[in-house]
Formats: sequence, structure tokens, C-alpha cells
Amino acid sequence: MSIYFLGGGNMATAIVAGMSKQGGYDIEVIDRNLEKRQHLSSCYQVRCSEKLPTLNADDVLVLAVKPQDMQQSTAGIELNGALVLSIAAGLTINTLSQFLQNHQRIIRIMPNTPCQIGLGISGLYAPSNIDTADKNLAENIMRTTGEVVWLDEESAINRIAGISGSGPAYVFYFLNALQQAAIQQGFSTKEAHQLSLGTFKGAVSLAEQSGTEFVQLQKNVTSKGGTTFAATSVFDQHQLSQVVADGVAASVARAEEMQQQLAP
Ligand SMILES: NC(=O)C1=CN([C@@H]2O[C@H](COP(=O)(O)OP(=O)(O)OC[C@H]3O[C@@H](n4cnc5c(N)ncnc54)[C@H](O)[C@@H]3O)[C@@H](O)[C@H]2O)C=CC1
Ligand SMILES: O=C(O)[C@@H]1CCC=N1
Repeated sequence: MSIYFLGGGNMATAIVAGMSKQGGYDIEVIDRNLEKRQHLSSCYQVRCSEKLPTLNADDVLVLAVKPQDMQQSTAGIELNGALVLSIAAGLTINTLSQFLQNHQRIIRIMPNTPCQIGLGISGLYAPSNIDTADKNLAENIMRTTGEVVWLDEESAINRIAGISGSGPAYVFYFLNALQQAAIQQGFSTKEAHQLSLGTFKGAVSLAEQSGTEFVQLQKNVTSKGGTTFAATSVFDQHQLSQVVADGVAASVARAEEMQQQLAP
């Protein structure tokens, strides 16, 4: 059995990194970009090529090109019954099946970039025609990259994209904002980076290890009339929680809109 990746960009590289670290998989990445192929084959135990070969029924094809490139990229593929795992946002099983000559052995996955270091979290959805062996295969592949959550309905893929799929970008956004604020307070760029990252690392590990609710952990930092309260009061005035919820809703709405636009 070989695992083929169609597209060797950011997300495919993150998954390949996780899988390579665990080992035991025969992986081939297909990318039209020479630099990407050179990067992948020099960093990981993978073969790289420009064109997908004819597949066998026991192979797995991971569709990892941009949603807008999927139809063109999959034209003429000879699957011969291979299992297809699609990580693309906004492309339903139905749409993918139409791109792939009515192929029916398709599982959707919504991963995220921390898969690269084995700390990803991926949502998986399989329609009712998919058997347990295929589900286990998909789950085992994604477990090499982190946590796995099975979803009961396909629409949940759009919703999980707005939380954990896009989520690392939200965290980096806040990290950068904290770094910029530290620079405004007179710290060097390097110090500001260390302070922001160290704060996140410590807070996330504390939340994980203590198992305490996030709200309680926030209270534990916040002295009455103190400095934290002064900061979080400003966040509340700007309704930062609502801003986050609106951002997530916009992400989910965009996935739904892409679904409409990209359906044949
Ligand atoms: N980046 C992320 O955090 C996440 C991305 N995804 C999904 O993953 C997919 C890929 O996204 P990224 O990796 O971010 O994009 P990317 O642009 O980094 O990678 C796409 C790759 O596909 C290659 N490509 C395009 N057409 C091709 C073709 N016909 N044959 C061979 N290679 C071709 C490009 O050269 C590029 O390297 C998307 O469908 C996206 O919705 C899902 C979850 C998270
Ligand atoms: O931005 C995107 O469309 C992709 C899907 C989830 C994360 N990145």
C-alpha cells in the first residue's frame, strides 16, 4: 500500500512530517512545483514526482491541492478503487465524487498545521457507505499527526474548519498582537517574541495539566482592582469574545459559500 499526496504544500507537508516521524508508510508526493518537491524529498522519507501514477485499490490518495484547483488537478486520475482522503475545505463528498467519475470511496478530513509536530487536531467524516477498515486506515494515518475527532455529519467539517482548521492562525494573530504590544512597551523584538511565546506556552500547559476551566484560570490571574482586570475590562469594552465568535462564523460561512461556488 502506498499513500499518495496530490499537492505538496503547507498542509500536505505538515501531515507528511507527522507520518514520516512515526515511520512505516510508503509515501509519494505529487506537486507541480519543483522547489516543493526538492524541499519535501530532502526533509522527509518520501518520493516526489510531477505526475500521479495509476493507482491500485489498496492505495490511498490524499487530495491536498487548493479547493479551487481540485477539479482541474483531478481530471483524468485513474483511481482503480483507491481510498480517497480529501483535506480540502468547501468541497463536499458529492462534489468530489463528481470530479472523480462517480468514485464513492471518499473520506473528508479537516486537519491543521500543528500536525507538522504531532500536535494537530483533525476532524474526520465518512459517509455511511465507507467500511470500518477504511475508517481505521484514515484514523491511523491522522493519528500519526495528533488528535482525531470523528464527525457525525458532513456539515460539521465546515464548522470544525472555523475552529481548529483555521484556529492556529487565530492563535498566531493573538501572539503577534501581544508581541507588537510588548514592542510598544519598549521591549526589543526578540524579548517581545520570547515574552509572548513563553506566556502562551505556560498558559496552555497550565490549562492542560490543571484541567481547570478556562474562565476559572482567568479568574486566578485577575486580582480585584489589579492590572489584569484593567486589561480584560478593555477587551470586554471592545467585545473581544464577540469579535472572536464573529470571526469563526465568517470562516464557517466562507466554507459554506465555497461549497456552493465549487459544486459542478
Ligand atoms: N493550510 C492549512 O492550514 C489547511 C489547509 N487545508 C486544505 O488543504 C489544502 C491545501 O492547502 P495548503 O497546503 O494550505 O495549500 P498550498 O498552496 O500550500 O499547497 C497546494 C499545493 O498544491 C500544488 N498543486 C496545485 N495544483 C497541482 C496539480 N495539478 N498537481 C500537483 N500539484 C499541484 C501546489 O504547487 C502547492 O504546492 C486546501 O484544499 C485547504 O483547504 C485544510 C486544513 C488546514
Ligand atoms: O484557509 C483555508 O481555507 C484553509 C482551510 C482551513 C485552514 N486553512
